Amino acid sequence: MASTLDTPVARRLRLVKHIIIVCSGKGGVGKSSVSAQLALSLHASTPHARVGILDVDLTGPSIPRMLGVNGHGVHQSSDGWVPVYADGRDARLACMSVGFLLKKKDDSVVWRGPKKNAMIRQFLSDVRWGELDYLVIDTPPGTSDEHLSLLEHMAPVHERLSAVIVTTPQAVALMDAIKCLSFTRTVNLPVLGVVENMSGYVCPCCGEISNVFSTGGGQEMARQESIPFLGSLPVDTELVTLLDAAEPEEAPDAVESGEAGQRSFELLQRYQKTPSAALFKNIVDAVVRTLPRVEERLS
Ligand SMILES: Nc1ncnc2c1ncn2[C@@H]1O[C@H](COP(=O)(O)OP(=O)(O)OP(=O)(O)O)[C@@H](O)[C@H]1O
Ligand code: SF4
Repeated sequence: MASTLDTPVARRLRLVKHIIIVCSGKGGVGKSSVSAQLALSLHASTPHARVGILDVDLTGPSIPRMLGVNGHGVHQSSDGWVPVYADGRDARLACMSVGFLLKKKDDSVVWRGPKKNAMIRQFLSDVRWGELDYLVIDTPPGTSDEHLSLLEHMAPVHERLSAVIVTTPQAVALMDAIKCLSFTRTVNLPVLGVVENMSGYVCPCCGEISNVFSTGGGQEMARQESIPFLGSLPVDTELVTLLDAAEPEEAPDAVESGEAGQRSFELLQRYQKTPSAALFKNIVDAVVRTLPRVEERLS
């Protein structure tokens, strides 16, 4: 009989070193953009790192658009689904999302818990992730069926899991972020730290960061809860232009998975020149430093 450690998910994720779950207590705080930037920055800043990004925000998948690979179809090989490589033939930035499976870009997913659970299991067990240094997982806001499914299916690789919590500085977002932190404690999921997003505003003319609203709430939450503070990211108009502008040029299935278009290649290059990319480098450095410490506690 197969041991509980020898499940299809455990076999598929055998060569994945670190799995980082990105969550937020509240919607719209920038969890998907932080997930996308985490994947892009790990890909760029760690020499030759192989990175995967899995979008399990099933009802609002935005990762394909943010990485410029919206409209790609997923290819089924004899060994499972081939992820879409946002960096083309380099094949070091693998992406999978329910967005690739929808017939039309505006189709919505209205699924009950069991169907979501089955989809997540399939993403983890049927995608050819191969060898990855980091698998970043973008989740829906709050703590939902999707989080429970992820943790259930990845129980055999629990010692490789950790979480990043994204919040904005406002009090209501922080209250929800604390609930999210409480969830991670209940399920014994180590937290790498907190990212405070939309903290101040980058002037598009001179690059100066102004504090339009309150800032520092995420840092204060991290201090009070004794978890690391990974850094803050201001509202960056260049980032919005980049991540929100990438509309599909082709109909779904028009582009084979494994082949990124010119759009995603340009996006990778342009992202590195934004103010956010420079700030995100410090966040990635903090994540890479903290990972071995939190994983040691669980192994
Ligand atoms: N630092 C930032 N500067 C400018 N725009 C940002 C920033 N962070 C996020 N955004 C923009 O805000 C919007 C919401 O961001 P995003 O989709 O990442 O949030 P989310 O928390 O994942 O939302 P949801 O709850 O719908 O999953 C997007 O248009 C995104 O491009
Ligand atoms: S920060 Fe400087 S350049 Fe930017 S809007 Fe203000 S005064 Fe103008």
